[in-house]
Amino acid sequence: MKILNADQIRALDKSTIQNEPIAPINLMERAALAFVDWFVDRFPNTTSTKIFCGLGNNGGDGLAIARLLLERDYPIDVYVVRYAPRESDDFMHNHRRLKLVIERIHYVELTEDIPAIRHNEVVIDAILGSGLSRPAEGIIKDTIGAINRAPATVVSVDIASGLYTDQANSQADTIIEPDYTVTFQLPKLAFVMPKNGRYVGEWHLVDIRLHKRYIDHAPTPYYYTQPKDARLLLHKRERFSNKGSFGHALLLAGSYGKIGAAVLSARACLRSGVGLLTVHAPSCGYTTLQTAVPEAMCRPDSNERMLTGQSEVDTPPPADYSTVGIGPGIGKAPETLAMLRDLLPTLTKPMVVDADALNLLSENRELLDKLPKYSILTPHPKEFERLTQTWKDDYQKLELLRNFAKKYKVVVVLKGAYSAVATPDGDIHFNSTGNPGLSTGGTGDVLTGVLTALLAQGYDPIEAAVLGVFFHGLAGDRAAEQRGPIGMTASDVVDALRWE
Ligand SMILES: NC(=O)C1=CN([C@@H]2O[C@H](COP(=O)(O)OP(=O)(O)OC[C@H]3O[C@@H](n4cnc5c(N)ncnc54)[C@H](O)[C@@H]3O)[C@@H](O)[C@H]2O)[C@@H](O)CC1
Ligand SMILES: Nc1ncnc2c1ncn2[C@@H]1O[C@H](COP(=O)(O)OP(=O)(O)O)[C@@H](O)[C@H]1O
Ligand SMILES: [K+]
Repeated sequence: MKILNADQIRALDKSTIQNEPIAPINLMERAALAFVDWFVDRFPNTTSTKIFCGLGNNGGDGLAIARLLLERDYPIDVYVVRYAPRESDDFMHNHRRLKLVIERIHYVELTEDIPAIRHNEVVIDAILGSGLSRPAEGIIKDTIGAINRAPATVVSVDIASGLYTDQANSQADTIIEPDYTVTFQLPKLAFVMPKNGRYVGEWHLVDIRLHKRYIDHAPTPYYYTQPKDARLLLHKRERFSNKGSFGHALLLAGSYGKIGAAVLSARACLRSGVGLLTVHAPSCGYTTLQTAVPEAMCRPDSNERMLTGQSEVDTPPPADYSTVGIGPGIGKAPETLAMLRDLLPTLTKPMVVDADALNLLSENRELLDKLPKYSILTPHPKEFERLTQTWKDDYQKLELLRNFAKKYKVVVVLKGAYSAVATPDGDIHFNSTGNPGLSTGGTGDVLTGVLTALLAQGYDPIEAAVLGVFFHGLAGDRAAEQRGPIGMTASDVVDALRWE
C-alpha cells in the first residue's frame, strides 16, 4: 500500500471529485460516514461526546460526523473553534445542515469559551487536518492544550490537529495527543515516525473509495507493507523440490559469551525454509550448537573465543554458499575485523550483515564499498547512526537512510516499530507488523537468520527484506499473543515463525 504526501492527498481528493464524479460535499459525507461506522463500533454507548471543529474541511468532517452521530442518538456537543474569519465551502454547507438538527452550536473564540472536559467523555478532534500549513497558535493552541490536559478519550479525525502529514514538527508545537486516529484511505508518513508516537495513538484506516487509478499512478517512494502485499511475495514450494532447491546458507556468528546469538539466528534460519545451514562459530560454541540446533552443520573456528575465519575442518569457501549471513554476537576483535576484510572481496552474491559486523563497517568505512551489491544490512537506530551521522529529526533520518542505500547499492532495514526497508532505488517500505514485546535481546539475531534463509532460497533481496521483516514482526505478534509482550523472548519469536 502506498503512502502519499499532503499535496498528493489533496490531488487525490480532487481526482476523485472529477473522475468518479462526486460532489465535494458528498465525498465529505462519505468520509464522515466511514468515521462514524468506526466510531459506533468502537464506542457503542458513550454518555457524552464533545466534537471540536476547525473552519476547514477537517472541521466540515467534524460537523457532518456530529449530525450523523445525533441521528444515531449519541449525546453530542459541538464546539467550533473560530480562529479565522473565513470557513471552507463544505464547512459552511455542513454548518447549515447541522443547525437544522441541533439545539445549539458552541463557538470557541476566547479561552473562557473552552468547556471543561470530564474523564468519562469522548472528544472528537476535527480542528485541523492534512491542510495544516503552520503551527497551531492562539485559540487553537489553547484548545488543543485543554484537550490534552483533559482526562477524556480523544479520537482524531484524519490526523491529530497540529501534526504535519509529511514534515517534521518543531519541539515547541502544540499538537493533539489522541488515543486513536481514524484516517482516510491511506496511512500518513507522520504515523510511522518514532517521535510522533504520542501524536498518533492507535491508528485505523477507513476506506472512502478515493480514486484508485490516481493512487495506482501516483509516484511515491513510500510504501506500507500490509499482509496482502507480503503474502504476494511468498514463493510456493514445488512438489518435486528437495533440500538442494532451497539453498545452503553460511552463518558467521557468535563469540565467547555470545554463542546464544548464533543459536537464535541458526534456529530462525532453519524455521524460515533454508535447505541446508552451516554455522561457523568460535570452537567454544561447538557442543552448544550441535546440541541446540542439531539440524545445522557446525564449522568450529580454530580460535576458541572469537571468529577468525580459520578452521581445521575443511569446508568450501564462503563464496560457494548460496548466501552468507554475518554479525550476531561476533564482537569486534581485530582478528574478526581481519576476517571481514578478507571475506568481503571474495563474495559476489548478496549477503546479510548485522550487529557487530555493522559496527566493524562503521569503524572501517572503506569496507562499505566492498559489500556485494544488494546485500541486506540490518542496523537498529544506534548502529545506523554509527554508520552515518546523528540526525535532527525522523525525516532527516529517512533521507540519510535513503541516501545510504542508494550510495552503497544495498538494502537497509532500519529496525524499530514500523521497521523501514530502504532500497538502492530510493524506495522505503514501512513494516506493519511487530510490537514492543520485540524490544528484547536476541530478536535482531532472529531477523538475521530469517533474512539469510530467504536469500539462500533465491528471493530477490528487496523482496526478502520486505517479506522477512513482515513475517518476523508477525511472529512477534503471535508470540505476544501467546506469552504476552512482557514475557515473550526471542526464542518464542523463533517458535512462532509461520510462513503463511
Ligand atoms: N478535500 C476532500 O474532498 C476531503 C477532505 N477531507 C478532510 O479535509 C481535511 C483537509 O482539509 P483542508 O484542506 O480544508 O484543511 P484543514 O481542515 O486541515 O485546515 C483548514 C485550513 O486552515 C488553514 N490552516 C492551516 N494551518 C493552520 C493553523 N495552524 N492555524 C490556522 N489555520 C490553519 C489552512 O489554510 C487550511 O485551509 C482532511 O484532513 C480531511 O479531514 C475529507 O472530508 C475527505 C474528503
Ligand atoms: N516497539 C517495537 N515494535 C515493533 N518491533 C520492534 C519494537 N522494538 C524492537 N522491535 C524489533 O525487534 C528487533 C530488535 O532488534 P535488535 O535491536 O537488533 O535486537 P538484538 O540486538 O537484541 O537482537 C528488530 O527487528 C525491531 O524491529
Ligand atoms: K484533526
